[in-house]
Amino acid sequence: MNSKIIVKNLVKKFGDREVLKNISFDVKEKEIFVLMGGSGSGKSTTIKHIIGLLKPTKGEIIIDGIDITKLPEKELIEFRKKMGYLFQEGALFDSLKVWENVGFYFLENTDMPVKEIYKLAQEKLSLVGLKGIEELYPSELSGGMRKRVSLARAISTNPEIILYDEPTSGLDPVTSAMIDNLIVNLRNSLGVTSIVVTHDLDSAFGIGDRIAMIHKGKIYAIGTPEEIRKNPDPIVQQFINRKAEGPITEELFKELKSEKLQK
Ligand SMILES: Nc1ncnc2c1ncn2[C@@H]1O[C@H](COP(=O)(O)OP(=O)(O)OP(=O)(O)O)[C@@H](O)[C@H]1O
Repeated sequence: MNSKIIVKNLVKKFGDREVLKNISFDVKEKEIFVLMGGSGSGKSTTIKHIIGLLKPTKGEIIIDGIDITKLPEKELIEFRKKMGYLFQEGALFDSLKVWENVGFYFLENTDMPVKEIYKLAQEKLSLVGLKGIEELYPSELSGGMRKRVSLARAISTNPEIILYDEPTSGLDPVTSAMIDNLIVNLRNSLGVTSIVVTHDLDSAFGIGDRIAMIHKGKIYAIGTPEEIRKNPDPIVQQFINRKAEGPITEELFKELKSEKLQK
């Protein structure tokens, strides 16, 4: 199958700190690719490069054969239409009604008649299982509904790629399962290519065609859920088995100790 997204030798430094250390992976067309790892491992930073919100210190991000890191800002904005991004916090505008949030791109950037934007918003909302809430405000919705409204907005431009940043964080298990189903349905019905950033293990193993495990800015393993389960790397094993003891915690303690000594 063709690669839709290729991340090649991606390095990102913030000041002197190297946060991404030579990351490489590819995502096939229509694949659900999960990026899994602990807090601060570099997951969000990686997907922010893929959507062009961050520029790499080194490396390439090739989408449909085009290295987006080399695109001038104007072309990048145009290119971004291919992509939907579900922000970690949902990032809905509280002062706008649900339909205005979903149709935001069209209200802001096009001359499309408002009636049509409303219809489009209704259509997208029904795709995520929400009908009749067009006139409500985000504050009137539950966390799970807000996530689904954000998802409706992310698919409003019919993107070929959707990047999900922690789509199930803060949601109860049933609502999380519903969001997982939606991610799979969007792939099945619209042929979307997806990258899902998560530390929700059930979700990662439930929906991922392949999973990449990232730790301290490096990829430790990439494979099918079955391959990841069998991966002998102690860091991978500690993470997927939720063990309190192991190399991840040992490193953490070492870092804390050296920080204390420096003070
Ligand atoms: N704009 C920035 N400036 C400086 N450091 C940053 C910036 N963005 C991220 N970092 C650092 O880069 C590291 C990776 O952050 P990132 O948000 O990618 O982690 P993550 O794996 O998504 O974590 P989480 O699961 O907690 O969201 C962290 O140590 C973070 O402090």
